[in-house]
Amino acid sequence: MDNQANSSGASSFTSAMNLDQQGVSFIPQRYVLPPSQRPNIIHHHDEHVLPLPIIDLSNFHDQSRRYQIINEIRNACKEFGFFQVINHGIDESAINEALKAAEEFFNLPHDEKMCLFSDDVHKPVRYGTSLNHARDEVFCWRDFIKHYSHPLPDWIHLWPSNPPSYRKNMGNYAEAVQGLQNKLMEMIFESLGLNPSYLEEEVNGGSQLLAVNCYPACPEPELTLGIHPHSDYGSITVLLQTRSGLEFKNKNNNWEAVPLVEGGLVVQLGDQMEVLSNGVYKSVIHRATVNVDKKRFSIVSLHSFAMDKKIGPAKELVDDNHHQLPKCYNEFSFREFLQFISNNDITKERFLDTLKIMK
Ligand SMILES: O=C(O)CCC(=O)C(=O)O
Ligand SMILES: [Fe+2]
Repeated sequence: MDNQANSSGASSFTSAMNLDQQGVSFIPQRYVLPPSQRPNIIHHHDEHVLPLPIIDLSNFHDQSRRYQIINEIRNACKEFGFFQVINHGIDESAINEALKAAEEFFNLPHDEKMCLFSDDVHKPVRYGTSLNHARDEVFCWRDFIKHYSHPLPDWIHLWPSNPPSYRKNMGNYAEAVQGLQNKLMEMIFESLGLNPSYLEEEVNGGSQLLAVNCYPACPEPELTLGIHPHSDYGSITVLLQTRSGLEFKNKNNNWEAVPLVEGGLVVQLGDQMEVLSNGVYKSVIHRATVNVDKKRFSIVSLHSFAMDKKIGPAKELVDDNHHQLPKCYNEFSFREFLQFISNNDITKERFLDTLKIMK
C-alpha cells in the first residue's frame, strides 16, 4: 500500500487534502470503493411520506409552542432518526467564525497538521486522515481534527494553537452547541414520555467530541465517499454542514440526501439514544459524499452521557408485566464503546447489534 502511515509520525503519509493540493486528476486505488458501495444511487424523497423534518425552535419556552415542537421531534425521531433545527439560538457569527477557524486550520501546511496525527481513539486531540482503521475512517476522502470539548477548560489548552483564533472561535461554538444539546436532550426525553430532567447529571457531565471535517474537492466523486456509512455512538450529534453532502439511510434502506438548510443544524440520534429509548427511536445510519469542484466542511458535535454511566433502556419504557415493550438491549457505558471500537474491526457491523438481547 502506498503512503502508509507509520508509527513514528506518519511523515510519508498523504491525506485527501494533500492529494487535492497536488492537483491529482484521479483518485488513488485505495479510495476506490466496490461498485455496490459507491454513492451514485440517490433516491429522491417519496412525496407520499412525511417531508424531511425542519423544526423551528423559536419560542420553545412558550408552553403550547413547546408541546408542538415536542410532537414534531417525536415524529422525526420515529420516522427518520434525525431532524434539522432552525432558530436554534446559536449566533450566525459564532458559526461563521468557527467555520473560518476550521478553514484556516486545514489550510496549514501538511507537516504542521501531521504533528497532531494519531489513530488512537483515546487521544483527546487528533488529526486524522483516511488511513485510520476505525469503522468510519477507512479510505475516505476526508481530513479531520477531533477534540474533546466539554468541559472546555479541561481540554482547550490541548487544541491546535494555530491558527491563533482557533481556540477562541471553535471554543465559542463548542460551548454554544453544548447549551443547545442540553435543551434538545430535555425535549427528546419529553418526547419519549420521560421527565425532561431525566439523567440530568449524566447529560451535564457527558462528553462532547468535536469532529471538524474537511472534504476536499475530489476528481472522481462517484467512486468514493467522504465518510463511510455509520451511526454515531453517543446520545445525539449536532452537525453543521457548509454544503449538501450528508446522506442518511431511510426505512427502505435507500440513501437520501439531507438538504442544506441555511442557518440550520442537523440533529442526529446516536446509538445510546436507541438503547435508552429501548428501540423506540433508532440511531441514524449516515454517510457523506464529496464533489468535484468544491471543498465541503462539517463541524460535528458528538455528545454522549458521562463516560462511565452504563446506559440501558429507560425503565419507564420497559415493562415486563403489562406493557408491550420488552427490554431489548444490554447496558453499556461510553468508555466500553471506545474500548470496543479500538479493539475490533467493526467496519461491517453496527456496534449496537452486539448489545441486543438475544431472544
Ligand atoms: O460530514 C458529515 O456530513 C458527516 C460527518 C459524520 O458523520 C461524523 O463526523 O460522524
Ligand atoms: Fe457521524
